[in-house]
Amino acid sequence: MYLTPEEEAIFNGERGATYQKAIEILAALGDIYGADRLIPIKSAQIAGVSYKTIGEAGLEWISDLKGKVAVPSILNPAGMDRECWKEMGVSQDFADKQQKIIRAYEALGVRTECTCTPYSIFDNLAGLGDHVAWSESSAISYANSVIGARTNREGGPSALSAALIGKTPNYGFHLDENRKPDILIRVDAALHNSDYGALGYIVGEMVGDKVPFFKLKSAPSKDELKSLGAAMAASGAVALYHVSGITPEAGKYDPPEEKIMIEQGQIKEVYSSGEPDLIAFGCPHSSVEELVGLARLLDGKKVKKDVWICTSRAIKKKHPELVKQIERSGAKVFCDTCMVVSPASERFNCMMVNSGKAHKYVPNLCGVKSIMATTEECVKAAVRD
Ligand SMILES: C[C@@](O)(CCOP(=O)(O)O)CC(=O)O
Ligand code: SF4
Repeated sequence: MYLTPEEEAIFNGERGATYQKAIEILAALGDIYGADRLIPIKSAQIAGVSYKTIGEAGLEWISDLKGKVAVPSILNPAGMDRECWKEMGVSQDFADKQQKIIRAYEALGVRTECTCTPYSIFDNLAGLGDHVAWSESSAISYANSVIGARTNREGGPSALSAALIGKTPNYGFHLDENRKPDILIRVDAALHNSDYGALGYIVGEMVGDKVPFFKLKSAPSKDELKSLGAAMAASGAVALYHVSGITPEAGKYDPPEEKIMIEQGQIKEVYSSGEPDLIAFGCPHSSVEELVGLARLLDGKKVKKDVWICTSRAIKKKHPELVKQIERSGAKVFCDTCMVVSPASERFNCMMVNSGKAHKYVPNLCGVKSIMATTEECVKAAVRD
């Protein structure tokens, strides 16, 4: 891959070891994937934050870095709510390590909002056609598909490297030719809310890392697209999808030849019932509209089990009345973290979720049984004796 003289100088260590390592990582990826050069990015979203997932080695690696990010960069959820970690049941030792990780990122100039839905709090991180380097898989899918920005499936280290240099190698989803759909998914069912997560759960397993093109009977909202993309990225490796008539790049393409039909019965099969001891919402992090929906469903009720609603601190801060209204039911609104990346969910036996992504990840990453149900059914289970 071609490096400009300035990039070459960084590669040779002229700005120190941190930038040298960063550009080495970008150059290695560029060489592997056949990039011609590095291109400027507008923002970075950096995963690899929870002490549960990165451990001691990750903490040491980040703590050793010295420099400042070159573009707006924002952290993924951590392993705990930074304010209510005790209430979550997180240990002092974990909390200390987690705070160290967050502070180390902060020292590099990374914003510490700790969310997988940065697009719901900032408008200027990514727009149509912008190149970015994002690394949480649902955020990647949302950036590519719903916003029409361009990102590869970055890992934490490559997103941080891109943030430090302000550039990313030009390959994969940054190029027009790789953004065209390769499989048509026709859905013969009217979908609502968590049905999109159930659809994503099924389709991700079927298509792997292909680019699906959906023809749907119903028009999904932004939150429903968020759920669809998150689930496909978890059960498969989908980083980009198009929805005919809805997503910004769909109109550029004819429907692909290869075709899969999905029917209502298949969506219903993803759902089940049972007796959970934790009901968790907010994977990906809840939007204001989703919090309003939950507040309405919980209004005048008392939950009989642990209920977590995960969102970003920015949203919680901006809507204190809404949070109070929800918490009157006994449900907890947690920020900076989620049911998947926090060790606190591991003490439960069975989690009920309305998210196709969480349903896929919870058994593997938390060792907890998972039940997927609609948002309404989750609330019913929460208030049942
Ligand atoms: C659990 C997940 O949503 C984010 C966790 O990643 P990390 O702990 O931030 O590396 C994984 C992903 O899908 O990107
Ligand atoms: S597991 Fe879900 S809530 Fe947690 S970071 Fe990923 S998308 Fe967000």
